[in-house]
Amino acid sequence: MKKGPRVAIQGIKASFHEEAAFKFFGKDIQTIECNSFKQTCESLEKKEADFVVMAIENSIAGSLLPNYTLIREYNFAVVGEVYLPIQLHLMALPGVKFEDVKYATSHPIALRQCVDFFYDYPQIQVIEGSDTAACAKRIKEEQLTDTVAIANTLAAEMYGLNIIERRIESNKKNFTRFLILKLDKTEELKDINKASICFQTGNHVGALSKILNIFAEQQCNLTKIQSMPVLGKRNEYYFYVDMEWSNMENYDKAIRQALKYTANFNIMGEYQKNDKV
Ligand SMILES: O=C(O)C(=O)Cc1ccccc1
Repeated sequence: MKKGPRVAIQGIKASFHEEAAFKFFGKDIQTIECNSFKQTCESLEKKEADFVVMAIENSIAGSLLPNYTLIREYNFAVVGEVYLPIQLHLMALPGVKFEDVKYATSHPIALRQCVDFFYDYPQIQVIEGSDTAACAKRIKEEQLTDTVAIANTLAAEMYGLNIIERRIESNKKNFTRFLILKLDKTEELKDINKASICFQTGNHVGALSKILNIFAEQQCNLTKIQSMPVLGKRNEYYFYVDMEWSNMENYDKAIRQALKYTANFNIMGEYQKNDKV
């Protein structure tokens, strides 16, 4: 049995979440397959997993908004990030030819990235599945000869499918950003130069710009800002901000100042920037 960390992912082995986990931790991990993002959080909460790897943004499909809420509500610590280029292949049971194909199944994010391909083949019906690898596995298990899956090479190998068309994604530079989550912020991480924070501001002129200026004045570079309505409160938002810096003192100062002008300020995690694609 494998020994490494137990990593919960939404999906099954050979999904993009597992590929992201391999990229961050190396191959020596125990993958914990979950049916939903919520289930990955439950698994971390119950200490059945040491980490969760969770997609947060895709360059084509955009932010995965419910995941921001999950991370905040479970109060998990963001301890790292990993970017994965998403390369998508069309795969089928050995012997199946492209002319035989009636259905194509995959995860909605993957399907959205292949719209140009399917535009050229309107006779193929597109069907959403829970994750790319699970779609590949179903073809194998149910011996479906009229169906293809859109997934990665790992899934083709693991579930014994042939790739009949390579790289069918519309945008070859498409990537997904995943966050690495832990139960709490106990350990001292090394070489910290990035943070994910969350706060609310008042609903008055200049409230948000006041905070953004504080970060600008302290040379903290914002790499992402995402707002989400506060449930049941009109005109109130959570702002999720990612930022990078080269001088830790600047960052500390910015945080101390921002605290004075925000409500429910929460540092979701401080970690090492990792934007290699
Ligand atoms: O379905 C998968 O394999 C996933 O891990 C979800 C996903 C799908 C496409 C891009 C990134 C993540």
